[in-house]
Amino acid sequence: MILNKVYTLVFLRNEQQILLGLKKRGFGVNKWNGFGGKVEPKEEILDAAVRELKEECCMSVRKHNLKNIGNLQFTFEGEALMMDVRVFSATSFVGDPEETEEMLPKWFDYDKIPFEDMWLDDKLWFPYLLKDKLFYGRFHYQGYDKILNYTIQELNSMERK
Ligand SMILES: Nc1[nH]c(=O)nc2c1ncn2[C@H]1C[C@H](O)[C@@H](COP(=O)(O)OP(=O)(O)OP(=O)(O)O)O1
Repeated sequence: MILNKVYTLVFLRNEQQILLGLKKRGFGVNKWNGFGGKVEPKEEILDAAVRELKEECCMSVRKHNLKNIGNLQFTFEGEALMMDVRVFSATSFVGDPEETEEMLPKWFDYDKIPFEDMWLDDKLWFPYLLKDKLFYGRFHYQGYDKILNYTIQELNSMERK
């Protein structure tokens, strides 16, 4: 049986740039990524997204300004876990990004996204994000540095059937 765990992943954007954070510890350490983490038991996904963004880079966003733009599912060879990552984007937010014990935030121009220091899958689905397309991706990893197989598709809507 596969254990499904839900995570959030939030990207703040403006016309020229996207905010990424360098993970300072734990899962994905030393990689640039959006902000997010595990949804706690009984917590709503949007509440978790708001909470993690605040905890990790001190930025505030209102739930209704978070747009669910993608769903990524990760499995790992030999492990009975599926990471079910709900991806959000926001263009309305408040605050100045601050370094925390978990993340070092930095704005990146859209043509300078540091894919070589990000999860391998990111360069496969970022084109959808950057073109404001909705997407679903499934990636099966061996360890954390090799993708054995994947599928990715554009969606018309994020509604779950
Ligand atoms: N292959 C991958 N590509 C990607 O772009 N983001 C990924 C990814 N695998 C996981 N993520 C994201 C999902 C989530 O935002 C984050 C992982 O969350 P964490 O493990 O840091 O959760 P928590 O902050 O709840 O952890 P702790 O509080 O340290 O237990 O990384």
